[in-house]
Amino acid sequence: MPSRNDTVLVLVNLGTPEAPTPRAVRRYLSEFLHDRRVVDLTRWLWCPLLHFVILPLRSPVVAKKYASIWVPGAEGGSPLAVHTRRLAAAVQREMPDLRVVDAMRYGQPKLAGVIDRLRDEGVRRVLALPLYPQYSTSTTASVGDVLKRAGGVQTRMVEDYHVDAGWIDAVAASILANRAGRDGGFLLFSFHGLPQRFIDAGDPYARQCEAGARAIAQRLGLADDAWGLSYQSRFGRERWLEPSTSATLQSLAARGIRQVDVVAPGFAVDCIETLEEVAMMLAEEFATHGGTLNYIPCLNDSPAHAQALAAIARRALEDWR
Ligand SMILES: C=CC1=C(C)c2cc3[nH]c(cc4nc(cc5[nH]c(cc1n2)c(C)c5CCC(=O)O)C(CCC(=O)O)=C4C)c(C)c3C=C
Ligand SMILES: [Fe+2]
Ligand SMILES: [Fe+2]
Repeated sequence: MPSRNDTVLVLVNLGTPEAPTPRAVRRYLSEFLHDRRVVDLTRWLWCPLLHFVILPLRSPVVAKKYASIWVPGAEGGSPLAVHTRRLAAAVQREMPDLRVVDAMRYGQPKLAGVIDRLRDEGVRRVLALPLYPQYSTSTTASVGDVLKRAGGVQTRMVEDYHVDAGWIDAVAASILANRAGRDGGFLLFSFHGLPQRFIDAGDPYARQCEAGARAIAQRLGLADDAWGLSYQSRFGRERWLEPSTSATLQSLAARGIRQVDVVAPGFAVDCIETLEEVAMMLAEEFATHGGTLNYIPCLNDSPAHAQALAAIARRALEDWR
């Protein structure tokens, strides 16, 4: 194992606004939605639409959503930032011989700046572990872009861990614990969506979501008709991966299925897309159809999650020797 100061493990998440205000949300969305990995339209077409329509209209609406889930207190903030920080601390406890830090692709603490600081401190090697179990060009490859631009330091990245045995066990155990003592309802795996165009261009994301969900369902011994998979968080008008989580919940209600447990294993930690969209909005929507939606939280900073990620990082470091 390399020395503690020689190599650093960086857990990288997407990023999130600094405050639940229209101004801060606008700054965050602007950086995020200018990434060519996320929106690949030509600039002269996309920039006017983004600056004059999407950012002014979306920022105040989304700021209210962030306000509804904001974690209060001195150590508080956006759930994605709070949980990512705590998760890095939990992984650090599992790996006392290695320094572990957190970083964000957009916003703060910005990955590019974190790498600059580490290099200035004399760190030679950075192992990035993007907190995306499934690989997508829109997320993982964008982290890779930042690593490729980093000078004066060697970098490596864990590409995905969608069927990693330790991670599958951790997700399955958290589902079991959440359903303990009650009849588990239908189990719906809800993943963040992606434009179908990305999949057509070869993005392995949907294939990895399907393989991971199947592996977790098998680990739980679920019959094929006791679980399903859907995609949430659609953005824009083009065709996204289907079926949508909202439409799936409606069709479950129409089939008389009233109790649904929703788990979102594409999200390492809870964030606006799980807490506001699933646990609040989709749960309300499902209730209007007479159903009860039980949201199963992400692994967040649980010991099982930290142990699974530490094992993944250890293996990547072994390969790097
Ligand atoms: C988990 C994997 C993710 C993929 C794949 C992904 C693709 C993707 N997302 C957008 C647009 C938005 N996503 C937003 C929030 C958001 N997205 C992810 C993860 C993935 N995105 C996370 C973890 C979050 C939560 C951030 C937080 O602060 O909690 C948002 C911002 C919220 C909003 O305005 O609704 C947008 C916009 C696109 C276009 C895309 C693929 C091309
Ligand atoms: Fe622009
Ligand atoms: Fe997203």
